[in-house]
Amino acid sequence: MVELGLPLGKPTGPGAASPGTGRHLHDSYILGELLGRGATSTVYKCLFKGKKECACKILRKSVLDRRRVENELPDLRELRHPNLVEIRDVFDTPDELTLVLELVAGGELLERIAERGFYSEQTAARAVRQILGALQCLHSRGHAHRALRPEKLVFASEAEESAIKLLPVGLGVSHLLPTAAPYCAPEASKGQGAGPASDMWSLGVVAYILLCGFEPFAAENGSGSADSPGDSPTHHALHFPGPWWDEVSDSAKDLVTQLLRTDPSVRPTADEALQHPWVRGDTPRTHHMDATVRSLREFNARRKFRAATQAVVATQRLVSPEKRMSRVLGQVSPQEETPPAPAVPHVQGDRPGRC
Ligand SMILES: Nc1ncnc2c1ncn2[C@@H]1O[C@H](COP(=O)(O)OP(=O)(O)OP(=O)(O)O)[C@@H](O)[C@H]1O
Repeated sequence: MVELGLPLGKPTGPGAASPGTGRHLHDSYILGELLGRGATSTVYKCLFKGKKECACKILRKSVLDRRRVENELPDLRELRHPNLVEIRDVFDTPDELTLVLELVAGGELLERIAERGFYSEQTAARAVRQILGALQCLHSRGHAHRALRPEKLVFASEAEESAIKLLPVGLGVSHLLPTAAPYCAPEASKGQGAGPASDMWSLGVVAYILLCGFEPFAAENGSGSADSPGDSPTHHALHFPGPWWDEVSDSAKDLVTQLLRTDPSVRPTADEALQHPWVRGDTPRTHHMDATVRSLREFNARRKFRAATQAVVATQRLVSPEKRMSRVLGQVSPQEETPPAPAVPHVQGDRPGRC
């Protein structure tokens, strides 16, 4: 483990782990390797009291939604659900907010599917059921995730039967972030606010991808992709193009159609969607979806290329001038700079857990 010596101080603000205790991050945690960079954060592996592995997500305050941090973070810290990544501790400094998270080490959902030998609607339905379990927990406590997309869906571990986990809700000011256009509900992209129904739209997009290997509304031949906010569709005519959708059950198409309704007031809630026969496991087809797996491989490759490009930009924004200079002078080790490749084991599903 490498101690990076980040300037984290006394927890002071709302949501801080133990206000007034004077605890410092470095009193209990040792920071280790870089796990990844996101739109608002840098995430490192860390060790709690030299033993328990966690993830340490350091967010820049300049892009945080202050109201959301103050109003929601204290409650989000208390949430415990088998399909939600736990927020275990919070440290607050003038410039940064640090969330100590449960460490997930099983790789992304779509990566694992693309690598496995056999993939059917049943597997997709189990994944959707677990995501719905996490959303039901959040929504029942009055929260919306607002950033549901494939990158947020990960496996807890490399174990075959590992649960799917949803990474924590976005705490950033949305207009400052590179919006994930294809996942953003119509009402949210119009600036009318994102609530639980917007998460259901995002889930509809994820479910569509799980079934055919490409995004809805992007292109009808499976090769296109709405990559940037400027590509966000202004109207949403849902199509199920062949040959990708020819073998998909009507029940799966029915769920996707309901989730991708333009009017948020008529989309199913998480509770309602959990009762859908396809989600319950009554109607998913059982045959291997070879064309979908092949499309997913291409989809993942495009995403990785996009993420790599965005990471370069994010690195330039996040790294301090001193460190930038160190890098120019060759004083920052590649280990500190390069996130490890994601693991790619196998998919298993389970029932939605309890909040
Ligand atoms: N709990 C965790 N365990 C392991 N790796 C993690 C964890 N949380 C995040 N990561 C890694 O860090 C990357 C960035 O995380 P995340 O997507 O949460 O950041 P972000 O885009 O800044 O988030 P936000 O939606 O809050 O703006 C992830 O893609 C993942 O590789």
